[in-house]
Formats: sequence, C-alpha cells, structure tokens
Amino acid sequence: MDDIEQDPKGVAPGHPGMTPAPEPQGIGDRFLFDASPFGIFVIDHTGSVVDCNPIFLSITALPREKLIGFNPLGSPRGRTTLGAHLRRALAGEPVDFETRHAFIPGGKIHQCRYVLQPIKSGGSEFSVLGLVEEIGRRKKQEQAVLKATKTLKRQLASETARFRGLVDQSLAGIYMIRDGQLVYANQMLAQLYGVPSAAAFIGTSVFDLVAPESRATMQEYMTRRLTGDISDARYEFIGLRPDGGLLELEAHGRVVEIDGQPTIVGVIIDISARKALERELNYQALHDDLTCLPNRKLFFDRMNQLIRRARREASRFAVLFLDLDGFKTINDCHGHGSGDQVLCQVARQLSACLRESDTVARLGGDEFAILLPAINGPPDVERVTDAIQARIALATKELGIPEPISASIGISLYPDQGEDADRLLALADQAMYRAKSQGHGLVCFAGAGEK
Ligand SMILES: Nc1nc2c(ncn2[C@@H]2O[C@H](COP(=O)(O)OP(=O)(O)OP(=O)(O)O)[C@@H](O)[C@H]2O)c(=O)[nH]1
Repeated sequence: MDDIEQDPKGVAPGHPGMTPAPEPQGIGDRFLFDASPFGIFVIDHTGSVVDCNPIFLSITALPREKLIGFNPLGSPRGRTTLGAHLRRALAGEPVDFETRHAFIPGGKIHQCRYVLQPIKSGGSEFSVLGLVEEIGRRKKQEQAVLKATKTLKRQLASETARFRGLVDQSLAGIYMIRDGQLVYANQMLAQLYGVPSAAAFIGTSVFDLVAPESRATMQEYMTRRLTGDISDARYEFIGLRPDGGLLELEAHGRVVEIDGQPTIVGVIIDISARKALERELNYQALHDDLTCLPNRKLFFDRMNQLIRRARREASRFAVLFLDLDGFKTINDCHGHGSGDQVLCQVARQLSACLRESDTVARLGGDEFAILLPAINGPPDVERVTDAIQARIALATKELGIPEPISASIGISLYPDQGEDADRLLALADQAMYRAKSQGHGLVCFAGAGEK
C-alpha cells in the first residue's frame, strides 16, 4: 500500500503560488473537457491543481473547492507515486502509470490509470494535463473472470479425471476408430487383446484385430456407418489377438464428429462365455443327455433337411426305427446303471457302423432312429441293418453282460412310403412293431399294409 497517499497535509486551495487555470480554448473544448468519460485535471508549473472536470470530481469524491489549489508536491511525502511522476511531467516528460491511492490525503482511495501530459506554458516551464481512468472496477472484473476461469479449469480437470477413471475402469473395451485405425483404446480393450498398455494400440489397423472370417463383416459395418446408412450398429465378430488367440466379441458403435472428422466410437464386450453357454444350451436342447446322440428334435430337423435335399436331387433315403429286444431284463437283472451302460454302448456301436452323412438319434427309452441318405433301394438298407445287428450284439458282450441283445428294426423309404417326416417315422415305427411281433432281431420294411 505504498502507493496509497495518506499524508494529511496538502496545499490549501487558493494559496499564493497558484497560477490561474488555463482556460479551455472555446465552448467546444469546454464541452469536451466536461463531458469526457475520463477524469481530467490541469496542474500548473508549480504543481497546483488549477482545473478539473466532473468525472475527476466523482473519481476522487471531493468537492471542486478542495481540489483546486491542491498541490501533490506540497506533501512532505511528495515521494508518493503521483508526486514522483508529476515531477517528471513538470520536467517535460509524458508519463503513464497505474496506482491505487487517495488523490488528496485522507480522500477516497481509488485505483486509476494516470496519463500526465506536459504542456509548455511559457519559457522552459511546463504545466500538466492529467487524464485519469478509474480501473478499479475493470480490475475487479478481470480478477473475477480470472477466478472463474481458474474454477472452471479446476472443474474441467476434475471432470476429465472422473471421466477418464470411468473409461479406464470400465468392464467394456472402449474404442475410437478414425480412417480404419484405432485412435483411442481403454485399458480393458488392451486387456482383452493381451496388449500391455492401451497406448500400444494407438495407430493399429482395425483389421489386424479381427480374425479373417470376420473382416468382411467389420468392413461392411464400418462402411455402412460412415456412409450414414446406419447410425448405430451392434454386431458380433471374432477378434484376433496379437498372440494368435481368438476372442468372441460384440461391438456396439456409432459415428460422431470429433475435431471435425467422422469417428466411430463404441464399446466391445467379450461374449466368449455367453457364446459357450449358448452353444452348451443349444447342444443340450438337441441331444440326449445319456448317450449324447441327437434327440428327437434334431432327428426331425435333419430329416426335414434331408427331405428338401432328396426332393432337389431326386434321391431316396431310408428311415430306420430301432427298439431293443429284452432290454427291460437287463435293467431288472443288472440294475438301471448297467441298463444305462448298455444304452451308451449301443449308441457307440450304432455310430461306429454308420457313415458320417447318416444320422443316429435316441428317441427315448430303448428306441433309436437312423437316417440313411442317398440309398438306391432295400438291399443297401439291409446291408446296414445286418451291420447294426452285429454291432448291437457286441454291446452287452463288451460290458460282460451274459444276456445277448438285439434290436427290432422297421424301415420306411422316401419317397416310396411318403414325403413327410412324421409319416415316414410313424411307418417305420409300425414296421418295427411288425418285426418285433415276429421275434427278436428282425427287420421289416414298411409296406402297403402300413397306414
Ligand atoms: N437303464 C435305463 N432304462 C430305461 C431308460 N429309459 C427307459 N428305460 C427302460 O427301458 C425299458 C423299455 O421297455 P420295453 O421296450 O418295453 O422293454 P423291452 O424289455 O425291451 O421290451 P421289448 O421291446 O418288448 O423287447 C423300460 O423298462 C424302461 O424303464 C434309461 O434311460 N435307462
């Protein structure tokens, strides 16, 4: 507060050394003098105030009579900022400075910018024209803006840190793609791909992160998003890790404009576990728990596919219905567990004597069904049923069960007995009953007698 002038002594108005105020030149000058938005004062060559305008009065909050005649140099502490600068101006040097002080000791303290302009007043002496601008309010405003800016910056930094924490700790991989390259990846994405740090990802081509079989899908979605065909997209793909490992992934992304450039932003989720569960459930829904053979549902799916193919190719196929003979005895004599083992063994034996294109299913209990595609006629089927009977006989033998086992088999042919899956199986079932009614281990073809 050195700049604050506090010396109570000044020069009283109208003291003898005071020079009359230089009159403004005309009415126009006086008008400008009085109407100026700046405070203006005139100091004669002795340092005394000889005139001032209304704004200067309001800045200093002093009456005119107190100001006129006041001499800032008259203060014993004329070494104040104003006093020092006034001396320079009275010596002919223009001065421009800012200070916070009371113009007259004990007066109102104000923060102002002063411009002291020497004016030659005759001989080598100068009087001084002072221009004063109140800058306290402006300074306060500047400080307030500065403070608000600092607060905003702090808030932005904390928001950014929070956002970054959220993104980095996210359980989903987060990415940004521009021009087919990763421009941002979070830690989880790096972790999914087994990459040491997210930064190591930047600049990687997206296609290097996708298994060859998924590249066309990826390209299609990227193109459709960037051309505006779709805005959001969700699709599954196989990810390729740098170590060659494969990942089942799901991507959700959309195009946004960042820095004026179209950028795909989105998340990637590891769906390997979900996919494995789906496969497991799907398998369970279509397979028999005990023997792991296709169940009735899958058997019908396959038969319907086969019907379509056979229709297209004008080929024949056979449907075999097998029911084990005397199976109940095995359960009764050796227990249900042994019965289960026999069923599994029969399943293995049946699978072993069939072609890859054939289908063997367990329909339930001791009933099995078989599809034999692309057969020429009953002799082809009979060769297979002979092999089946031989294999089934092995089932109990291999398990050390003394009772031999056989199967009664009924057969229907597509298209000879029908073109409908339900009907073909029903006819084979009826033929099987006919076979069983004639003894054990027999085979019957569905014929005209079956409905
Ligand atoms: N161990 C075992 N037995 C089963 C299972 N499902 C059904 N069974 C039994 O298998 C038997 C099938 O009955 P049937 O076909 O009448 O018995 P079968 O002795 O083969 O009679 P035929 O067919 O007339 O020769 C019943 O005793 C069922 O309880 C299974 O998953 N495991």
